[in-house]
Amino acid sequence: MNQPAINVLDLTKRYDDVLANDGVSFEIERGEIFGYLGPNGAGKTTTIRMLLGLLSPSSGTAEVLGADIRNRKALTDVKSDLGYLPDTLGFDERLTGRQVLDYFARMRGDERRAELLELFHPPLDQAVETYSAGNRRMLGIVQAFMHDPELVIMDEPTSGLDPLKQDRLHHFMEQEREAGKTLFVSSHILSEVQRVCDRVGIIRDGEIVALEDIDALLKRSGKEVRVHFADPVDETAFVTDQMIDVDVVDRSVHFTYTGETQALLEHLVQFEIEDANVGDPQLDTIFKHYYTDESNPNPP
Ligand SMILES: Nc1ncnc2c1ncn2[C@@H]1O[C@H](COP(=O)(O)OP(=O)(O)OP(=O)(O)O)[C@@H](O)[C@H]1O
Repeated sequence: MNQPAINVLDLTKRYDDVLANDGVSFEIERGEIFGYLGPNGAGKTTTIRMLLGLLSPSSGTAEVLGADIRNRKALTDVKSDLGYLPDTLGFDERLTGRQVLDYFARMRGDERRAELLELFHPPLDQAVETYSAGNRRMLGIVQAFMHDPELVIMDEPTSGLDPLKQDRLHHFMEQEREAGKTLFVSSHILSEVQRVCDRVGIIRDGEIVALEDIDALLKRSGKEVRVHFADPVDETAFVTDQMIDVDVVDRSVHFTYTGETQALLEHLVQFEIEDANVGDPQLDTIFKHYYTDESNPNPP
């Protein structure tokens, strides 16, 4: 069973004059956590809805656990191995949490219900219409995982959860990966992606603009440097072509260094420096470059 969990092949969706997905292609291996990122309106939900068979592609296709998404019967056959945590949780509001879970259990099974309810505990005997956002999300998580699927598609999985529950979910996701499960995670929260994802795909204006290992992305993206000078900064003498996103405040300079670390250190020793910090950039610094429109040199 070495076929990828998801194989997206030139997937395209057009809504009148909007090309929401434009030749999107990527593979997700079994046992990995794949982060799907992009600014609002980039096309993430469109891809997810096509993968689940909720929306037909205009052209191209994808295979989910080996099932062609254009083949309704094949997709129905793999549904018991597939979990879905949508960003908007549209349960029947009049049912209690327990009735909602019973409903999904009849369709797909619930062998992990008790285990999940130990970790995530929505008030099962209350009607869903009385639930807080966090309780709704917890019910969604139990629903998505309780039939022990091979692959779970999660859209903004931690939205509405308090920090403790977010941490619990991240830990749970890491354990699922260790157990060989595959997670496809659409998220805006970069610290979440940095913590749990092995690889990311970045979509912008319907097109994939990056597809990479998180570690490789961090390595390739230079060093984040903060330097505190003894005297006011002489910017023209200090700043070189290898420094991008340079921000000078008083006697401090913050920048991303794209050259060799050795060359940076040789450059720094020429100045009267009180303190310097050289580290890996945060993903948000990197993603800013992918998210913002390159044709606009001064994005808001
Ligand atoms: N039913 C629809 N009819 C027309 N246009 C649509 C429809 N659904 C989505 N779009 C458009 O397709 C593009 C992609 O939307 P999509 O919802 O996939 O983006 P997204 O990346 O999920 O955004 P967000 O992060 O805001 O949820 C947007 O320009 C959106 O306005």
